Amino acid sequence: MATQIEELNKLIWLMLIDSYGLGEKWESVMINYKTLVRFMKYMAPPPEEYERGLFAHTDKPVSTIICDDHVSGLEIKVNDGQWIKLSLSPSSFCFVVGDPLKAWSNGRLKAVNHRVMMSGDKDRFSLAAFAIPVEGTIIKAPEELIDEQHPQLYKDFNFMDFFLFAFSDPAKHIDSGEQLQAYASLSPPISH
Ligand SMILES: O=C(O)CCC(=O)C(=O)O
Ligand SMILES: [Fe+2]
Repeated sequence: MATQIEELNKLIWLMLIDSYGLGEKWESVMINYKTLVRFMKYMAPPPEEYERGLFAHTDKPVSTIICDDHVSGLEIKVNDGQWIKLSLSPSSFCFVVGDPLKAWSNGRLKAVNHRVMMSGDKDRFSLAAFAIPVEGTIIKAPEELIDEQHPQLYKDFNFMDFFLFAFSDPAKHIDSGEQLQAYASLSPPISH
């Protein structure tokens, strides 16, 4: 299954790369990564309660593919600040853009804030496949994604340095969705 999820992830990345007109140079802009798979079990809450299963966050890996066992619970925060529950169909996979992919896209892709909230009487099982870049990977937006209209928003950074920052003590005081900004934002943005 891990191989199939890796294939799905690669396909989605290639579609993204292609959608930005970079299909011909996909090999040079593609991030080399390994897949880390994590299974999770969220216990059903006490009767009638609506309980947090996983705190709100944006993902720190480049991207994540999530599937669950049909007990919904995954929620995303939309632009007006409301939380929307995703009801994934039995055969669907959810692709989540992580902070590094947002930086790679020079802000075009949004790293959605998400959380897990539990209700009802069933435990929830989910599987998350995280794309973790190989050691030494520098996250940088392709030059084609930077111009006068789209100045460079983030400095180039080593993935692992950002990852360690996000789980460091100082970063605990920064809202998860603001950590990329705190770590890598260029102000003012640089147009090339
Ligand atoms: O279990 C889920 O549905 C979400 C998991 C998740 O967001 C994470 O592990 O980063
Ligand atoms: Fe997540």
